[in-house]
Amino acid sequence: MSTSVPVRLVLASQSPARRKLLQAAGIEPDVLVSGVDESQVVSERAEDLCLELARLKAQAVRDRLRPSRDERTLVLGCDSVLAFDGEILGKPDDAADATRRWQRMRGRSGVLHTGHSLIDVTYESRAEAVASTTVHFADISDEEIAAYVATGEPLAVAGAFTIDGLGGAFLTGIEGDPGTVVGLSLPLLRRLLAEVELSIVDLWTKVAPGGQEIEHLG
Ligand SMILES: Nc1nc2c(ncn2[C@@H]2O[C@H](COP(=O)(O)OP(=O)(O)OP(=O)(O)O)[C@@H](O)[C@H]2O)c(=O)[nH]1
Repeated sequence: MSTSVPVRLVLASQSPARRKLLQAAGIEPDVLVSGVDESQVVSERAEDLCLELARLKAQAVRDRLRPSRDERTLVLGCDSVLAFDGEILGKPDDAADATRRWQRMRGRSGVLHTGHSLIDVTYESRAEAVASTTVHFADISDEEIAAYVATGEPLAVAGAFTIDGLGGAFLTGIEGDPGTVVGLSLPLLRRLLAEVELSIVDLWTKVAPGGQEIEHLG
C-alpha cells in the first residue's frame, strides 16, 4: 500500500521518548505539542482515559494544520497511564507520591495502557486503539526507592517508572510490547496506518538498518 506523495507524521507529544522511538524506527516526525490539559478528562477505565486523552491531543494539533496537496499529513496523539491495584496512575504528583507508589508497586504487577489516535488530515480519516502491556515490578528495597526517586526520573513518567532508563533495573519482566510502556507501540502504529491505507514503510525517511540510506519511498 505505498503512496505516491511524501507522508508527513506530526507527533502531538512533547515526549522525547516517543520521538526517539519513532526515529529509531526510521521515522522523523515533526513535533507539535498539543498543550491539552489532561486534568479535564476523567474516566473510570484506564483504557478509556488514555484513548480520550490521545484523541484530544491529536485533534488539538490537527486543528492547527492545513491539508497540503504536496504531502499526506498525519497526526499521532498518545497518552499513557498505569492501571494498578484498581487505580489509574499517571505521572506522580511529587517525590513523596513516587515513593509511596513504589512502596506499593514493588513485588506486584500493573498494566501500562497507551492510547493512540491517528488522524489523516489529508483525507479526514482516523484510526485509534489502545495498546496494553503488563509490567512486573521487582521487590526493591527502601534504599533503592529513595535513590531512584532522588534521580527525578520517576517524576516525569506515567506510572513513576521507565523500562528503558534507570527504572529498567526494577522490573522483572513484561508481557506485551515494550514500546507501549515507553509511550508508543510501533506494532499498533503499523496497524493504524494500514487502517488509513498506508504502510509504515511509507514513513521511513532515515537510514535503514544496516546503514544504507533509504530513498523516500514516494
Ligand atoms: N523513556 C520512557 N518514558 C516513559 C516511560 N513510561 C512513560 N514514559 C513517558 O511518560 C510520559 C507519559 O505522560 P503522557 O501524558 O502520556 O505524555 P507527556 O509526556 O505528558 O507528553 P504529551 O504527549 O505532550 O502529553 C510520556 O512522555 C512517556 O513517554 C518509559 O518506560 N520510558
